Amino acid sequence: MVEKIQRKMSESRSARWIVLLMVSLTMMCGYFLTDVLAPLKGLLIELFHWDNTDFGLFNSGYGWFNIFLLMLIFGGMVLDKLGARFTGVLSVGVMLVGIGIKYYAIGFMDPSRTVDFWFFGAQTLKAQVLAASLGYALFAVGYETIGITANKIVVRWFKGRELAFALGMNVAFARMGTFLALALPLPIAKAFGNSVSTPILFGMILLLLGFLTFLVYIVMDRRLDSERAQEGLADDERFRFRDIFSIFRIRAFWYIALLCLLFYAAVHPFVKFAVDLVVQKFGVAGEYSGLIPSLLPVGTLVLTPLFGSIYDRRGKGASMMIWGALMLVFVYAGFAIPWVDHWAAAVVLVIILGVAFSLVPSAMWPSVPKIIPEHELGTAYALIFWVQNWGLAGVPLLIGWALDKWGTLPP
Ligand SMILES: C[C@H](NC(=O)[C@@H](N)CCCCN)C(=O)O
Repeated sequence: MVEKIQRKMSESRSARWIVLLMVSLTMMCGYFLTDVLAPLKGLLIELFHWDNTDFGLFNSGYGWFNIFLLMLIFGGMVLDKLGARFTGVLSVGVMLVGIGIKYYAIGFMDPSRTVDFWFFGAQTLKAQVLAASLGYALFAVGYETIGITANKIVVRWFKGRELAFALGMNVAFARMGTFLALALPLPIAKAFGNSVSTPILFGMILLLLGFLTFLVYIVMDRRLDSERAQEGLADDERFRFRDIFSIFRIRAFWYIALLCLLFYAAVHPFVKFAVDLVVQKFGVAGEYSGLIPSLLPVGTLVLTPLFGSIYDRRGKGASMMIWGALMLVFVYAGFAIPWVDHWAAAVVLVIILGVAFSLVPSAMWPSVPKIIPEHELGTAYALIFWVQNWGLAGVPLLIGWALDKWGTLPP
């Protein structure tokens, strides 16, 4: 097999699947770290006296730099200008620094210390919450950028072949990271005497391993480049700043961006607050409360590549996205109706949510290279992620506020 890889990168099936595996493992580690604190909310309340607003603020930190400092869009431009190898290494570096700050805040800062500052009026915040949120904000810059980098890498290696299936596999690895983030942190924290910081440290070590797998991709991608250069196939179209305006002019691009904003803003905050929901509304006992939400990423592990391969063979991406969106409306209606409160209803709703959460991404991400040329793809994905990040930042804040105002949990 190694011989085959050495002979011809561009035509070797094993080479492109190894690339996919290496990059997807890096993504998986990032996804684990993104949600590592979600199941530890109870401990944060118990040990550090965080309230729902603190937790919501921390989660909204995810979008601060990506949205307001436009870091995500710059990330996309860096990707198109300087390439996936450089951008990937930079992204993992930024993630490590961000998560290091978060680890310090949670593991070593005095939870009772507060800071006063001015932001649209005088504010007082827990220093620990602020530092953890800033670390998370920085981490998110690297994490979002590795997401667009991975998409562009998969398109480069799989275009004209089983692209949607490969993108679906990449998303499946990411969901595995989310699943592990829902399942592992609580047992790890408990095994280390209710230590909230140990799962973060565990994630950092995982991410270092993810960095190593990314280095393997770099070696293979360099060889692909030199092979293409020898064949006179080097990419000569270069990204220019004004290309951003040609992306803006594509109407289908805006439809995808809008769906991405609404769809992900509805699904991802669910992951953050789902444990609370199944305890509060569906009466599931504390230690089982992580199980029902964890069905969501498990289902998507299988379904996203499956729907991707259907899309590769049959097309119909727009219909898949419409069906996924309709299912989402049904699921949230179920979550909202007060008398739907049996645990089995929660299981069924989460399964349907899993189908929706597979249908939409499996059609959405491979649709982008159909409307955007490859040298603008990093920027286009970045713009879609940027629009999406408004929802990812705003909705958890809204939920945290609503829970504190009308929820039943003690603050
Ligand atoms: C591949 C795609 N990624 C994204 O949408 C990112 N912007 C990350 C958003 C989720 C944050 N936990 C996906 O996950 O489908």
